[in-house]
Amino acid sequence: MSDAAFPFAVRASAHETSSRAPLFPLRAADVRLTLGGTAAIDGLNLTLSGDGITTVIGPNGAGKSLLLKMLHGLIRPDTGEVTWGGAPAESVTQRQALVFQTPVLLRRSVAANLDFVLKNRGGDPARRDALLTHVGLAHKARQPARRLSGGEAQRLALARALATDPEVLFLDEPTASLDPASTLAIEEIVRESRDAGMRIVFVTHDIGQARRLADEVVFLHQGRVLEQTQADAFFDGPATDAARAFISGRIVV
Ligand SMILES: Nc1ncnc2c1ncn2[C@@H]1O[C@H](COP(=O)(O)OP(=O)(O)OP(=O)(O)O)[C@@H](O)[C@H]1O
Repeated sequence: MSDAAFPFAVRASAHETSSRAPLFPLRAADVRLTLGGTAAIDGLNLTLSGDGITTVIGPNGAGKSLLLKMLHGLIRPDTGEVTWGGAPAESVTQRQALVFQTPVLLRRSVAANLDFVLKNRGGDPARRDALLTHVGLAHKARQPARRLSGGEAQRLALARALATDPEVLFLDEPTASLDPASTLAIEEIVRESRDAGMRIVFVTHDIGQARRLADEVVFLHQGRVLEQTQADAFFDGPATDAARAFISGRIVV
């Protein structure tokens, strides 16, 4: 988005040598979640290490959003556990951020949306302008957030997440309703964040997007992880029929 230096300090948790507890490995162990009498997440196991962009892909209803919310600590599994470097997910929520498909914004100005987060998290208020420039919204700073377009609103939601200096950023189909230019703008910010050391977990059902972004792919199907592999290997030769069908655009149920 901008040529300005990355406007926040990523703490690079995976390799951190400070006294903060390590976040990785991030583990979901035999996690189950039943909703409306159906097992939405069904004995899921996943271990994430501390680098790069993982895209979580899979057909509608596979459990991608629920998995993300469980990793983030927003929902607790019925059984099994999610741990971050051995600690419960709820204990590290301040060190990670989640961006939803529909932007969550305050009914205030664009700038005030960031001021609020920076103030709450003890961030430097002077970073607001750098963040707005970073996401290409400096010229909209005084405008009410509710008048932003969908793509602009999502960039502001992303800036709000970045303002918390997350070590890990979860994104749940953040470009699902955006046009191609807005989608690519978001993807560029995500890549820049990864390059600055932030760990990214990105849910998408857009195979093209997964190809553009992923270092690693987690393929989810019917509430379970069917494949977890390096992106090139996954797209060159998926190991399961369900993943092959999904990549080729055939309907997977
Ligand atoms: N609050 C809920 N109550 C009942 N069932 C739910 C609830 N939330 C999710 N589910 C069900 O759990 C399953 C997984 O949902 P989830 O939203 O995680 O899927 P997803 O892989 O993100 O799908 P999509 O690509 O369509 O967004 C779906 O069958 C969904 O209907």
